[in-house]
Amino acid sequence: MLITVIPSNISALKKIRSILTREEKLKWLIIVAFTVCLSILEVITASVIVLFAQVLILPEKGQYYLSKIGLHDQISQSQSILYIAILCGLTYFIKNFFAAIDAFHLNFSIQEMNYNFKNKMLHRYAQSDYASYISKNSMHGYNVVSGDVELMFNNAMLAIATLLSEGMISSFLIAMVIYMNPPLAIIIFGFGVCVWLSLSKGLLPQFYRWGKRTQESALYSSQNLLQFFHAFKEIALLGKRDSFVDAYKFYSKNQSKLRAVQSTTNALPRMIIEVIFVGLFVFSIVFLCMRNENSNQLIGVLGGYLYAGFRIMPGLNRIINQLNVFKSSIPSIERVYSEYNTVVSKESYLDIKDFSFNESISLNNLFYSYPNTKKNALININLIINKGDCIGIIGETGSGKSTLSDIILGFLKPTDGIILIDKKYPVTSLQWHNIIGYVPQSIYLIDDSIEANIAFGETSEKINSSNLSEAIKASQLSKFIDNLPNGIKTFVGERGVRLSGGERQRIAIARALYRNPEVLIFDEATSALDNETEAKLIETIHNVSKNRTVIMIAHRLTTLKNCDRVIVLKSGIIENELSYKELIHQAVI
Ligand SMILES: Nc1ncnc2c1ncn2[C@@H]1O[C@H](COP(=O)(O)OP(=O)(O)OP(=O)(O)O)[C@@H](O)[C@H]1O
Repeated sequence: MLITVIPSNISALKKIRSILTREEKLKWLIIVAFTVCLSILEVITASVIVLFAQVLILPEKGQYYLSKIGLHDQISQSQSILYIAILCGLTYFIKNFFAAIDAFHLNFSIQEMNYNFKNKMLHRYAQSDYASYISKNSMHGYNVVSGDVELMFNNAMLAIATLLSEGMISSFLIAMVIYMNPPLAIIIFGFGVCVWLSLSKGLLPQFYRWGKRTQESALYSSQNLLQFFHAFKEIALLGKRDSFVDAYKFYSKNQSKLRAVQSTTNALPRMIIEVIFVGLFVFSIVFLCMRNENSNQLIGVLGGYLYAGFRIMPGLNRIINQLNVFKSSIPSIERVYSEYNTVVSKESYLDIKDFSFNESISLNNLFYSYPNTKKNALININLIINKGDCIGIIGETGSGKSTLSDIILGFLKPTDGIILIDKKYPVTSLQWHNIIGYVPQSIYLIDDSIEANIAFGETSEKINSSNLSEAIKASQLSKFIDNLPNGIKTFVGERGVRLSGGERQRIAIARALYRNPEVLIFDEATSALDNETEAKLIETIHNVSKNRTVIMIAHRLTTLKNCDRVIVLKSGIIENELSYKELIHQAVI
């Protein structure tokens, strides 16, 4: 049975195999070994039960079997029944004891593999380059880690283990039935195979399609839900609540309908098998009676059939169910496989032990175009930023300012040209990141305290309190924090909803300063501040900028008043490079 279906799933199995490490494969082999042992025990138990049924009908058979181990002369017929009953109970106990150990081992191992793989996958995302990160919807990665990996281990891998064990047990029981009465068994199983083939050809491919559609609906419904909660204000203001709710309704209804269909269809094979089994049992009695078989032999064969049937029936049901489960998990296996192989194949960031920044950041003949776009976002950039310089970058919207800062940060790799630190170190090194303090255009605040948001990513025990208070002072947050009842421990709400735009930006600046970085990059970091606060902050930035290299991207000219030089970008090209005074003069003219 298994053989007719597994070839179509071989490629999914190969994919799982190719993304598991040696240790994971070994763990999996141990699971398989446990499963095989349990199946052998099941087979032994089944044989003992059939033997017991025969001995109950013909006790002399019991004496015959016991004589094989030299006990015939000393025991009566009733004793032989007793011994075989004890043997039967003992085998059942051992089998179920081992089954309990196997259940523990199987579930713990699968969960451990699941947990390790999720971490491995997240590690890959963490190492992936920024360009591939911005090319995908964040829900995609979220669904792979939290949904697909879960399905691959909890559904698909458990299904394989169950299929192996049930396949072995059912094969043995079928062989036993064949041995007991070959012609009858051949008719019964010939019929069974026909039913099976029609199920596997019709139902299983359908399960794959349902799995794929459920996966898509799950992605769209969670994406929609997240967007709804994140953009609640805009949605409410634009009066688009209903359209978001309707879109969610559509996808979640689809998802629920598919799940309902899958669960119902999962229950169908059991009903079909039960009907077939009872029909075949009646047919067997008719068949054996018509052949005028001896009544004792008839009872013996039917007893064996009944046991085999009652064991095979749920077994077959489990096989079909698990095949359905496996089929519907294939889209998840395919996505995990493709993400695992495409997200990253090597560490994106270099570990340069002797790294130091002493001279300059140099950009030579540098071009950049975003993946899948024809237009260059940066064109032939030639720029040298000396250590200790304060450089301003100004330009109209879309001129390439953020792209340039992402290139300097080492997040985007130039499509042509080169960027080096001290003419030798690449910007894709971990050590370069360690000396940068970056304030992005839009900051992401975690739903935690102000302290946790400033010392971002650091556990409370590891927070450096003097760096923290310096950063708070420098970013003009002291007065604001002192007026809060819980001070620095005040929670900011999801993405900082309990703060004003200016307070959020000052937290972003404090976060950048907390690490006491050698290089500071501000990407329109003061755009949400009022003129007075900005002026104060600019002075503070100027003070903290001493002995630091500063790159300041701004829309407002005044933001750049302390810069040594200002680069004017236009449509990705450096149009001009002048001092702040020259820039003001030009603006006035
Ligand atoms: N992820 C992306 N994929 C494709 N094109 C992009 C992407 N990000 C930016 N661009 C394009 O690259 C160009 C430069 O964008 P960039 O964000 O660097 O401009 P900017 O000067 O920082 O603009 P702003 O002042 O509005 O922030 C723009 O034409 C923009 O549309």
